[in-house]
Amino acid sequence: MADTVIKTILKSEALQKYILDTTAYPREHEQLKEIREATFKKYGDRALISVPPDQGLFLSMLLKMMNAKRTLEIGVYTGYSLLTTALALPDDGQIVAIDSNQEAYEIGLPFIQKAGVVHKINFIKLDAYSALNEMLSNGNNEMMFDFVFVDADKPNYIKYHEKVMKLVKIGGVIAYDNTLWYGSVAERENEVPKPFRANRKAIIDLNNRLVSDLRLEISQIPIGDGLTLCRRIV
Ligand SMILES: C[S@@+](CC[C@H](N)C(=O)[O-])C[C@H]1O[C@@H](n2cnc3c(N)ncnc32)[C@H](O)[C@@H]1O
Repeated sequence: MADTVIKTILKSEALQKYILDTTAYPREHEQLKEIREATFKKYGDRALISVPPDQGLFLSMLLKMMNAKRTLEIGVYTGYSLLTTALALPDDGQIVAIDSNQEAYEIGLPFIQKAGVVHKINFIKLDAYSALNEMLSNGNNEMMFDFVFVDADKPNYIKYHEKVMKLVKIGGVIAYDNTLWYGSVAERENEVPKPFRANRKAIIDLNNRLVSDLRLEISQIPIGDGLTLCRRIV
């Protein structure tokens, strides 16, 4: 693994480009493209932490197949996955979107407004763990969500897990993003650049935790940086 920014789990950049050029970019919603461009303009290479367009199309189709109406998103950034979700939900759909960084959300907000879906979003500027505790302190939120997308601070995914298990409906899906962590989960620790090691360890622990959680059906999808779908069965 080179000591540089690693952008994809696919080992061929040409294949990644092929997927984006042939299926993802041609079908990307205009305002999603605008969010992607505005994110690059503001954050440069940090834009690559957003969900990529091919994963966006996958999430959109999944939400529609599930007839999802209420979703929770932890980790909004400039709103690529949030706008993807908002476009996929019906007009009376509702999204609770949590991020401690409002500045990034405001970069994407004009495009979410332009797409005509801002009425579906309740943005909460708060640390995710506090926000989840607050939601659970009001018993009305239990089993409230059809779909939960977790894309925030990797070392805390395990902490979020029991909380979101209470918030998702039986039959609903929790999707954890970055569960292959640039492919580093399959490499020895000393082969991985130091800045990636803490999250690599956290993701390995999470993957072990999820596979042993018999309340869930799980599937590891090698898209984007790895996406684990967990369907609550009890
Ligand atoms: C990878 S980005 C999310 C990307 C986003 N899903 C997208 O498609 O553009 C991670 C986000 O999680 C947020 N975050 C990290 N730790 C957090 C925490 N403890 N509480 C709330 N938000 C957090 C960061 O501010 C950042 O915006």
